[in-house]
Amino acid sequence: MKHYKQYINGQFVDSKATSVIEILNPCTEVVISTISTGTVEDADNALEAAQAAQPAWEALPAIQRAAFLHKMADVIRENRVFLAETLSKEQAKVIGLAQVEIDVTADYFDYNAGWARRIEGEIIQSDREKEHIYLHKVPIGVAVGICPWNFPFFVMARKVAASLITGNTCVIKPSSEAPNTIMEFADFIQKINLPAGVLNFVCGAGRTVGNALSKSPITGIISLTGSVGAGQKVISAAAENITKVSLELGGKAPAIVCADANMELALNAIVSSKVIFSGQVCNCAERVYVQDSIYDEFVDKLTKKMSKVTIEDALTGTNADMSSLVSQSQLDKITEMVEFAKKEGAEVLVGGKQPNQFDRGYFYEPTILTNVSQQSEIIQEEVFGPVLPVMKFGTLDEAIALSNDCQFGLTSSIFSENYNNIMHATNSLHFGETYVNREHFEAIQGFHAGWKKSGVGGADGKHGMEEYLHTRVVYAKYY
Ligand SMILES: NC(=O)C1=CN([C@@H]2O[C@H](COP(=O)(O)OP(=O)(O)OC[C@H]3O[C@@H](n4cnc5c(N)ncnc54)[C@H](OP(=O)(O)O)[C@@H]3O)[C@@H](O)[C@H]2O)C=CC1
Ligand SMILES: O=C(O)[C@@H](O)[C@@H]1OC[C@H](O)[C@H]1O
Repeated sequence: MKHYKQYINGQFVDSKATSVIEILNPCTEVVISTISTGTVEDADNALEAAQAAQPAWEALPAIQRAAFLHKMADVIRENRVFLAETLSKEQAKVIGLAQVEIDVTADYFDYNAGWARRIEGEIIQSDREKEHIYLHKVPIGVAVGICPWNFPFFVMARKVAASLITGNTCVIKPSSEAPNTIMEFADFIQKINLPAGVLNFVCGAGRTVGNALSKSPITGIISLTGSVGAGQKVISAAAENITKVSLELGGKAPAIVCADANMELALNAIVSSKVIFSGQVCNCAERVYVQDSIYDEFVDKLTKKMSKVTIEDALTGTNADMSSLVSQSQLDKITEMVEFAKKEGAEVLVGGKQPNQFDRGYFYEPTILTNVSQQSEIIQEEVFGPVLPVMKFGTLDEAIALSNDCQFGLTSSIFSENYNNIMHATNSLHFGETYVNREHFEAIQGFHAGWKKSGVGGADGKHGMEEYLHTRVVYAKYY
């Protein structure tokens, strides 16, 4: 069984921690690898390596930094199948989706390399004679990236690519649930001669290693993708040094289906936005509001489609729609939420239990719930699993109000063929992203940003890259 060492200052090194974390294949519950629980010393060593490497890395012309990002994309593509299989095994992502994640990650490095000649400052007219006001975009210094388990490889790239192209150096902490694919990548990048210390990978528990990375005065920005709880802990750790944070946290995406919607399109988009990676995606549809005149027909068709969703072993299956949840704790959480909803009066139209064809693993059937209320837990709290509560609404304003009645503000969607409905909704929904007549999934050139408890700042596109830059203003007087 493989044990992944820490990757610090261009070398794999043992942690002084004596205990390890076992990584399971969720479909088989078999231990497939181990990582160190990590220590504060590991975190400090990685940060010191990144700090030492940063000035020379910043001094490199951006186009030379971009060349390293292209090399990262190349090594990913050279090992795309192995990486996809590694990803599928460590988190039960169906192999087809795992391959998409690997391939999109390679594209992400190439895309961000494209900023090399487009990191732009400004020269502003002064009110004074013989003076120029320069706005320079400069790197922050050392960036820390703390990753989730659900799209670990892509989310790692979201942090690494933007950090490195802008002249920062980086320390990544993978999730303790899914570190393997990231650590295999660390092995591959040894071959691209990246200067030591520019990119470091430190495994270990978030409450120790993640906390040490977040509270260190060396850290210039912390980019966390994960739960609201972890985000709150990172903010309090960052408070010590007023360190910049960029947080991608939980979501509770509403999908609004108007009477004039293309029903087949809405049904397919919502089902795919629910079963992708077994619903363990922050932008997934987490609740559906259907206009009352089409409610019965829509719910009937939605139930039929969800009952046809296929569930198999992520790696050996015939690329089914979904597979096991990532862990026993996720399975327990989702089971508890559905049982509690049933106690509150919810009706289970399909699913609501573990499938009986598996004797191991953390599988849960795709589930539709009705007869739920707006204040119920299943409507207000993130499930992060294949469970979809459905409610009806009268007017579009009512649907918008129901959608906005939420502590989260990450993604949302509306399905309508009426331009005015669409414009009214997209101007009134309080979410960082709104999808119109399509599935819930963002683009790498967009801006994945959470409002409210869904986060601070964002990732992707020009603005995601700029998260890793300071603006330095120079008032240049001359005579
Ligand atoms: N907005 C988005 O794009 C995404 C949001 N999420 C949200 O994350 C949750 C599930 O993902 P999950 O990985 O379990 O989230 P967690 O919050 O449990 O973990 C996310 C990362 O934070 C680390 N961490 C935990 N506690 C701390 C701490 N005190 N200080 C620093 N780092 C810490 C974890 O380390 P360790 O694993 O070792 O504990 C992990 O690497 C869901 O709520 C989901 O909505 C997930 C993915 C994307
Ligand atoms: O991590 C998440 O859940 C989301 O950010 C997810 O990760 C990769 C996809 O692009 C996003 O939907």
